[in-house]
Amino acid sequence: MQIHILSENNSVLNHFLGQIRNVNVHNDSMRFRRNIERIGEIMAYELSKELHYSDVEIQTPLGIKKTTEIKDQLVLCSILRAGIPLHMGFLNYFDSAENGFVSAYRYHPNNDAYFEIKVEYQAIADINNKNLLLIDPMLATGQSIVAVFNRLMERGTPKEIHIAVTIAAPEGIAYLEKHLPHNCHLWIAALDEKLDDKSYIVPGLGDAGDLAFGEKL
Ligand SMILES: O=P(O)(O)OC[C@H]1O[C@H](OP(=O)(O)OP(=O)(O)O)[C@H](O)[C@@H]1O
Ligand SMILES: O=c1cc[nH]c(=O)[nH]1
Ligand SMILES: [Mg+2]
Repeated sequence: MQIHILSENNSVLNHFLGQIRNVNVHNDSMRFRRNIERIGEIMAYELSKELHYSDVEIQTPLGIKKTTEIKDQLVLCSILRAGIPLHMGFLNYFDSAENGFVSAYRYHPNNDAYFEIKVEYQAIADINNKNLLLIDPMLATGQSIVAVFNRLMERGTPKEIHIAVTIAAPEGIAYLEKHLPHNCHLWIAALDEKLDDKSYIVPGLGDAGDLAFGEKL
């Protein structure tokens, strides 16, 4: 798996990452959603450098300019519900991409720390021979991404696979390396230290879905 970590150099990305982690900003869910969306826009720009391009000629009012445009057909697929703002950031830049949405949640059958991932709702474009971008803000244990990926593979075979996450734990990266094809790209805005005993990322940011959309019952 080719891993790209985007926050290793100083940039405005680190400013947005700081705000989504900051407990003093967590009462502003609109800012949280917009910051995740802005991170998605930056990630889309960085990922666009790995895509394939065709030569084109653009007619301007004064002449013709030779340039390039993205040749790949993209399908953006995010994991509900926390994936929605990150998905919108990618879609702001890859505006002609097709889309998919899959729900996944942690089901705790014994009311303890053990959980299984339940994948239920899915609405996805055809992914055959296209570039699949699987989008989720948090890569904790990696089980949600792998469960959704396996479900997607029942529906077709993409040409390229890109996984895009905002914050990743080393445990989740190791899980993806074990369970996903070797030729995947993994795009990470920030790499954190570890998981806690409830499989939350430390220092992380808390519960991304709750911060974006409010607590669940
Ligand atoms: O790597 P994992 O251990 O699988 O955990 C990561 C998952 O947890 C979050 O979703 P959550 O289950 O909180 O659902 P939500 O979006 O409805 O809040 C996140 O968006 C990932 O999908
Ligand atoms: O740290 C984590 C782990 C899973 N899901 C989250 O929203 N946060
Ligand atoms: Mg959540």
